[in-house]
Amino acid sequence: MEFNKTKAMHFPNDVYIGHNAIDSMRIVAEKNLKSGTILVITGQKTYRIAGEAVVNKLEGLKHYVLFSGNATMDAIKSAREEIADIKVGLVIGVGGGSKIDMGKKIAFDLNVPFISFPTAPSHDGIASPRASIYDGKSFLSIEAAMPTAIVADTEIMAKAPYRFAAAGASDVIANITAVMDWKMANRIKGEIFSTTAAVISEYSSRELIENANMIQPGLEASIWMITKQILASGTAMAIAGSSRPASGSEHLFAHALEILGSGNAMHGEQVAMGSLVSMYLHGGDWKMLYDTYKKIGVSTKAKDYGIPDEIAIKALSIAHRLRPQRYTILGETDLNEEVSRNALKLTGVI
Ligand SMILES: NC(=O)C1=CN([C@@H]2O[C@H](COP(=O)(O)OP(=O)(O)OC[C@H]3O[C@@H](n4cnc5c(N)ncnc54)[C@H](OP(=O)(O)O)[C@@H]3O)[C@@H](O)[C@H]2O)C=CC1
Ligand SMILES: O=C(CO)COP(=O)(O)O
Ligand SMILES: [Zn+2]
Repeated sequence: MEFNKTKAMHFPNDVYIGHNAIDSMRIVAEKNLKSGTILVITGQKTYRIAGEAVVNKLEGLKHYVLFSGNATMDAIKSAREEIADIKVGLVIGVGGGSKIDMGKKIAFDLNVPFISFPTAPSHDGIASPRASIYDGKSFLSIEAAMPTAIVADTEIMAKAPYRFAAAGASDVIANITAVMDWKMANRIKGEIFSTTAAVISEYSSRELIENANMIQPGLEASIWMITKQILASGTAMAIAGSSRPASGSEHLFAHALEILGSGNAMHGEQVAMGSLVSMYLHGGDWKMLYDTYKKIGVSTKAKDYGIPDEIAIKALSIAHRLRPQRYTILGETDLNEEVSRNALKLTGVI
């Protein structure tokens, strides 16, 4: 720990979570808008699911709705061009992880507050100060605005297909291998480590593992439980000032699958598969993780997502290349193909 340096940590001021949390939208927007226009970033589907209702709450306040796709550098560039003549005073991201990442990055660049309004508990970027942005080659974890407020309406989120909730739970459960990687990087590479961030991250994972039986379709209580741990995971990232506590080798595998453009797995599902292999490579209890994913109904079989075995093997072999500066159990050179195949076979991913 360096005591002669200032470290900045940013946390949300207001968190509204629960049934009808959307009713707090107006008051939160008014509190955070000092001047200018409210920029609402949403997607075509998520506008219908919640964006329109959020906009209705802003009646009388100047606002502009921007429709966006995946979170990429190109999408950020065109969004900035679209809003070039608008004096934005507040950004609200309404949607899944991609819309929230777009919103928090644009708010950061414009130096205005950001409100996170998730339509599903499908990822733990809901409350984090980092954005995962694709730059045409890789997925960068870049600095972004920590949401100044989070409005998580569990009634709206509970209407998302159950798959979204199971994926979000998996994204948090996988923190367990991310922390194992971080501890290893601290031991081997001397990487800066925060015990507080690691403990919170592990806690959020353990809570969901221990209560996996209660994560079921059709239960708003499950959405509550997952969202609470998503908030905890975001807090760990805020303390660390990076996604390190929640993104290790399991995420590198997920990002490699994205790069190879294979299959239809959601982010959290890709991460679940990755965490089994990471846990196996660490010599940990991967069977416990396997049973947990089974309980919550997440398949960890690549074939179920249309991912061919050979692509999964390649993804694992090259995953370390995605973030060379982030040392993990995958090491610094391509994983031998046979090692990759065995690890994926043994854990049932292929
Ligand atoms: N910054 C961080 O710390 C983190 C960032 N992420 C990022 O988040 C993204 C993954 O997020 P994820 O939410 O899985 O995927 P997306 O945001 O890509 O959304 C996937 C699809 O689901 C739709 N959708 C969203 N909500 C609902 C709903 N309630 N009902 C039906 N459909 C819905 C979206 O609609 P529409 O077309 O309207 O958007 C979109 O078509 C990745 O880009 C990942 O990198 C993940 C974890 C952490
Ligand atoms: O997905 C994340 C945490 O769940 C963070 O993503 P990165 O791997 O892009 O940092
Ligand atoms: Zn993730």
